[in-house]
Amino acid sequence: MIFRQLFDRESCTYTYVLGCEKTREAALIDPVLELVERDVQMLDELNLDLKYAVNTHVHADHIFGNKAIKKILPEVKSVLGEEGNEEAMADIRLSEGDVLEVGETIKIEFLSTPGHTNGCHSLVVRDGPTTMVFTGDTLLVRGCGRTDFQQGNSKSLYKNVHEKIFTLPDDTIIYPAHDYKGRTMSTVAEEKQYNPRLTKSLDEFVDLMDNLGLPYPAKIDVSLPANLVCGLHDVPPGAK
Ligand SMILES: N[C@@H](CCC(=O)N[C@@H](CSS)C(=O)NCC(=O)O)C(=O)O
Ligand SMILES: [Fe+2]
Repeated sequence: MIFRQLFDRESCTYTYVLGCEKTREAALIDPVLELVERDVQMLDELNLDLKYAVNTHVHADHIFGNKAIKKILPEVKSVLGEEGNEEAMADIRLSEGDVLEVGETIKIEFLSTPGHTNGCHSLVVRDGPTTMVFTGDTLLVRGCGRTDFQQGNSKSLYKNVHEKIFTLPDDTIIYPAHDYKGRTMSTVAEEKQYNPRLTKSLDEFVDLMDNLGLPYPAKIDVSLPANLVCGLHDVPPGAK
């Protein structure tokens, strides 16, 4: 698989390029509005034909890049998980267990992992002997997504991480949607051993999540309405 991990310095978001070596078809995971030109240039330089812009959840801290990508590449389809996202707009919505095929070699399996938001999904990709999981904000490196808005629920997050992510093979590579300390990836084994939140008991975890005391993301008021219509992707050109 052709793979790139790209970073947004402002929101500390990772965008991922997944490309099929055989057909050159590709998907982007979690593109950011302000960095769409960078992403499209990267795809062009890698001779990849973008088919899908896949979002792990309705992000609260930045606007999806979907609309801007579709302006440049109108055939691209936006993709969002179905469960918990009934009010959000996307071209394709996939449910727990559904698989998005990209070219001939990439299969992206959707897992419904609500908790950070009620619509969070994690994406499992198997590449030969390697399993990778794109966890969005469900599981971060040595952390996890907050649960204090967008119908967040710390008990659900804990259950989903333990039952759906920690049950993947220990050497599964974890690729998060954000990191605020410069870390790029982890593994299931590492997080099972060292995650300071998810190694706690459920009661301790709930108490910790209830008392994080984080300020709301600076762009939440613009990001949520825009992302509920998938980054305003189908608004006619010129309209806002
Ligand atoms: N300061 C940032 C927002 C930081 C933040 O709240 N991050 C979220 C993921 S984006 S919804 C989160 O879940 N953080 C968990 C944590 O423990 O930090 C901004 O203003 O955008
Ligand atoms: Fe988020």
